[in-house]
Amino acid sequence: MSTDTTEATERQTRLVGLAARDVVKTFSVKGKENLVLDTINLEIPKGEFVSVIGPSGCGKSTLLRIFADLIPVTSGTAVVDGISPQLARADRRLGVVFQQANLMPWRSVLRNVGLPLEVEGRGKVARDATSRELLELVGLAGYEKHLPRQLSGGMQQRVAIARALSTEPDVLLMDEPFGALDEITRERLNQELLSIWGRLRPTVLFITHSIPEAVFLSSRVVVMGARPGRIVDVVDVDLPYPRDPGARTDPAFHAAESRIRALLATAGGH
Ligand SMILES: Nc1ncnc2c1ncn2[C@@H]1O[C@H](COP(=O)(O)OP(=O)(O)OP(=O)(O)O)[C@@H](O)[C@H]1O
Repeated sequence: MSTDTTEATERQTRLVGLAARDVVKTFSVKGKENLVLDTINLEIPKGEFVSVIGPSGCGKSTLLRIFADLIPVTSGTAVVDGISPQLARADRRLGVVFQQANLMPWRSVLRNVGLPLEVEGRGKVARDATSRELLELVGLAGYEKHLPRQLSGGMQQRVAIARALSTEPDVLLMDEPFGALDEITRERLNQELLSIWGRLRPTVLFITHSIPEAVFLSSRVVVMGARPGRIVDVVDVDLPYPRDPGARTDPAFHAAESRIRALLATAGGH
């Protein structure tokens, strides 16, 4: 490979937010290899917001866990922010948010948000200042001293998002973060998440079971099928950012919704 080509390839890799190249994942269950992800190929440029939708058990969380460096691939390559998931995690370029906020019940909201910085060894003054800024960003200024149990489910998820943002990650992996919330709270948090993303522009991989949520948030929606888990298609959402609630009534919104619904019907239901 010539130096020019090598440099071009390296430049391209640096611009990759997330990529899966021929990723295969099998789990061994009772001595039998179970194929869960079958040759996943996906490329998400830096700063893009992409959702993944698909029937239960198609491997959405497995894919996210590979990117989060929680499990290894069986074969193929996963790329996070231009490097391996292991390096990205070690370099604190990754933030992860799950369906459950998983806050420490005995720690105040402020000290929950600051936990990753504490682990990093950052001093208390700097930690608290960053945590306060993040709480302001997620709309929780004034709740610093509260304990998690004194907050609603939606507020707890906001704390989890603030905590995930504390290390200024380039990549945010979100596994059904609003799945347990009511519709009104969910729509409000969708709007807030988009405004945070617009300000910080991390690459986001967002797993959801909700078609409108996927369409509202994303520039592209990856539709997966099951048994074995595979990508059926990737649907472009032809709506500009910033998006407001009016986007939900746009013909392009309905077009993307219908397309995803049709794909899910052929992918084995939803
Ligand atoms: N650690 C594991 N050991 C064995 N099998 C596993 C393991 N983790 C996941 N699986 C299997 O892999 C498949 C995909 O699971 P995964 O949780 O990724 O699906 P999902 O699409 O996220 O599902 P859901 O929408 O219900 O959350 C399932 O059949 C699951 O049982």
